[in-house]
Amino acid sequence: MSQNSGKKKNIETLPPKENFSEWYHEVIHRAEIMDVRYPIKGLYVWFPFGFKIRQLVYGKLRELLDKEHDEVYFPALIPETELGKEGKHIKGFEDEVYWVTHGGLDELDVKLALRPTSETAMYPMFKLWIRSHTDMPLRVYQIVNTFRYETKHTRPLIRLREITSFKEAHTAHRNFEEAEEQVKDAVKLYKEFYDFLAIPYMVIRRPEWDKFPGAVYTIAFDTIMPDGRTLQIGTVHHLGNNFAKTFDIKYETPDGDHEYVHQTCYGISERCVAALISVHGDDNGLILPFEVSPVQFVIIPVLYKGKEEEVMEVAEKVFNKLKGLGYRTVLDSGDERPGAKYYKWELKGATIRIEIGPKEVEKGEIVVSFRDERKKFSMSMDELTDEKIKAWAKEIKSRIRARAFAGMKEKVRYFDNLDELRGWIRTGVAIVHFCMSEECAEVIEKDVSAGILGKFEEAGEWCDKDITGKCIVCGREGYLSAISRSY
Ligand SMILES: Nc1ncnc2c1ncn2[C@@H]1O[C@H](COS(=O)(=O)NC(=O)[C@@H](N)CS)[C@@H](O)[C@H]1O
Ligand SMILES: [Zn+2]
Repeated sequence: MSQNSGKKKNIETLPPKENFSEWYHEVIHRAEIMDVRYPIKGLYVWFPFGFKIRQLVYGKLRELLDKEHDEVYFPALIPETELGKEGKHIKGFEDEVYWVTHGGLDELDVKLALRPTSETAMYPMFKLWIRSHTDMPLRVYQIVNTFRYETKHTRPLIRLREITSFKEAHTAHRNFEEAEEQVKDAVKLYKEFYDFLAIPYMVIRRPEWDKFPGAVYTIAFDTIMPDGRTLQIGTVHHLGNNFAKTFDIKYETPDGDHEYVHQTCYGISERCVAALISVHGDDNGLILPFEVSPVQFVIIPVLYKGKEEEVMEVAEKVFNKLKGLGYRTVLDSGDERPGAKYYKWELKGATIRIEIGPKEVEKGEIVVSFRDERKKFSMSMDELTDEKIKAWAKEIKSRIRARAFAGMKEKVRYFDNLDELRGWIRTGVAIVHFCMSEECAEVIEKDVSAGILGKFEEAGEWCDKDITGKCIVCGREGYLSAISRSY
């Protein structure tokens, strides 16, 4: 992939990952994930290499969704009359909506919104689609671009004004409980997705004041980035029958009367790619799970004078074998010296590197190293079998999952008093008992300059304290909750 990203890449090494913000921006550019030079703030361009990662990651998300959902595609433009129908919803989005006011030279009689999310595009159509109880459960999703005029600091993959990879699922059910079951299924699906990516997460119920506009409640997936700030990498919303009432979505029950449907919606954006890069990467660049790595094998022939022929012949044989087994493989026979090649492919997270020089040719061997371990070992060519490779993929996955989990674990700590918490919160997440009142949240915001993520749905692996205890601010009955600075 000699994508000419236009700027001569000085090959001095990346900033160390503990300078996370610089590291992240350097990796995004040098590993050719996204080009940040597009002339509109908050809009970015996917490079081919980055887009391959996106396709592999979203391929897994589609595989999981397709088990019980149908993929659809709705218009990006929403008439103001629809967008404004649900009071809380428009209240929550009014200062983020982009408007289209003209078609050519003609002023439009009805302003059109670029979808910030698609409830108000979809639900007038759900009203036409749903007639009877037999039309449910309805489960659809789309992966589209959405637009939010974000005023906080924009960042590629993390906070965009055009969200390029917005997976939004929307469901309709006969009653609240069936919608609640769907919320649980969505949480399970997100766990499966993030477990597959080996990205650790906390499952947290957002406080009332921070739920999705128009929702009854919101459950969020939060991961912790290397700098100790949390990133919301997915949300599941129970919408009750709020939108059904607004958009008059009713169905005929088995005994002939009419009821409003109950709904859910749940979303994941390219933040899942931001988390993949940030959680697993190291000082040399990307580390990717084998299944979503655009380059699963890179073969580097070590070409000594006079031995080029025989080395290339064997390198091509290994290349063809791996391609034949269906693995994404690159044979890098360019004229850079090996060191520069190692640097380039480590930066791009090529998962397994195979080196072949004259010595290996003589002994019928290859030198193998894994991107996450960076330790070389020799083995005979014949041992390179499909089951060996599948075993390697599993080992790599469990190694990077253990590393990511340990990394997150050391950034989470329980506190029962605010003074100790104040220092910690700059680089970590605090677990506390919290009463969920707005006045106590004020104290946290002001006194600690951090936010309440909400209360744990399952504290499980993150904290072994009782689920209830005294609120760290007021001493009243509190629940196990998380406090953090977030993106
Ligand atoms: N500006 C943004 N850039 C990147 N990702 C974003 C941005 N805003 C939100 N997201 C991601 O998109 C997810 C879904 O957005 S949301 O507002 O919470 N939920 C919805 O829009 C619902 N309609 C579910 S699809 C969030 O959990 C967050 O991970
Ligand atoms: Zn309190």
